[in-house]
Amino acid sequence: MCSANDFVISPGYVINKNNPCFVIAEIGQNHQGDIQIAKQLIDASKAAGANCVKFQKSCLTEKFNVAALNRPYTGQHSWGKTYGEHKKYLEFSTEDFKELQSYARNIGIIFSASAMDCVSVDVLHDMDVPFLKIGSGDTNNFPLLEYAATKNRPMVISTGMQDLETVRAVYTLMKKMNANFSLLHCISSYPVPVEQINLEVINLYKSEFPDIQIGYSGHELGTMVSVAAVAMGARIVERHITLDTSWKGTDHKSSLTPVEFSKMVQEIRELEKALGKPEKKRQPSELDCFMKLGKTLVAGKYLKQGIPLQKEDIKIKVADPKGCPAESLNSILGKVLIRDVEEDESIMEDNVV
Ligand SMILES: CC(=O)N[C@H](C=O)[C@@H](O)[C@H](O)[C@H](O)COP(=O)(O)O
Ligand SMILES: C=C(OP(=O)(O)O)C(=O)O
Repeated sequence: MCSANDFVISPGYVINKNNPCFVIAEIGQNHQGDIQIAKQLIDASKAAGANCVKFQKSCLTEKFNVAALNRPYTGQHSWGKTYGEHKKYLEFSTEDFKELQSYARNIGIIFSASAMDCVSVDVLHDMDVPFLKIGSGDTNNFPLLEYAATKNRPMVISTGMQDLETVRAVYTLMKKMNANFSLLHCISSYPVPVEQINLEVINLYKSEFPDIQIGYSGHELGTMVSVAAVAMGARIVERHITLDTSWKGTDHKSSLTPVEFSKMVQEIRELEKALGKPEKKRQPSELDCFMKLGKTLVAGKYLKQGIPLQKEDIKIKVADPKGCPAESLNSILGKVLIRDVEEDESIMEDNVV
């Protein structure tokens, strides 16, 4: 069933509070510039239970100015002497992207990418990706958001590095331009120190933006926080996936291995069952314990029939047979027994009138 707040991220995938959380395996640039590794990561994401694989698409001269491309980038995670060389090494061509898209289609997993400039929006739109991801670096890039919105595709927008005022402006813009979108809480550090995650932002977003679906794009170590994000109401979870957390590259360390990713998905699915519904009643599985240890009203002394019952007449014990439940104490006061009851004997419901 669809409701006004549903986010249709891909045909047949409706995100709302009743449906399973949508899990995105962010391959990003963890493929090391190697299409075979990218395919292995797609396989691993599918096997781990992700709903979707995601890459990053840039047109380098659109995304960076010349000085940024010429910036020396000599650290341990660099694939070139300058940032431009490094990024070029990691950037797949449109043909590569199409090959990966068809690979993902063949194994049955949704494929998409973040568009990091307007040229890349066009590339991904032409490839007919089911949704456009806007990474945190572009969340305050309003012309890009507006341009992406004109494509009328679902949009998933991360909010790392931004303040609430900017996120509110994004929400207002998107409501006007393309209301089928979701905002993800995100902190853009690799890995994020736990004390800076502020999962409470999910609650903040839920109250600020009550008519859209909220998600979480995590860069912390381990799976616990991302699973907890689901408990707080995140309906999309995105995590980086890697074949080896020790590989060269900025994101590997804060990525999940296929084993960890699979564990996270299982934990999310288990959690979803555990979250259940806001309904408080004795559960079928509690019956054994209730029969063994549930408390009953018993006679605190020999009680004669026909005399109004008082609090002092009654004790509460685990008793056989099981009689009036303990919580019925106040409701039987002033009523009478239709037969005498021995001290320590259970008070049975059909003996009280
Ligand atoms: C904000 C943003 O785009 N973040 C992305 C998504 O999380 C990252 O994957 C970056 O592309 C990555 O960390 C950049 O690393 P380097 O600078 O070594 O290529
Ligand atoms: C930067 C990206 O994501 P996030 O901001 O969610 O980490 C991205 O998807 O390219």
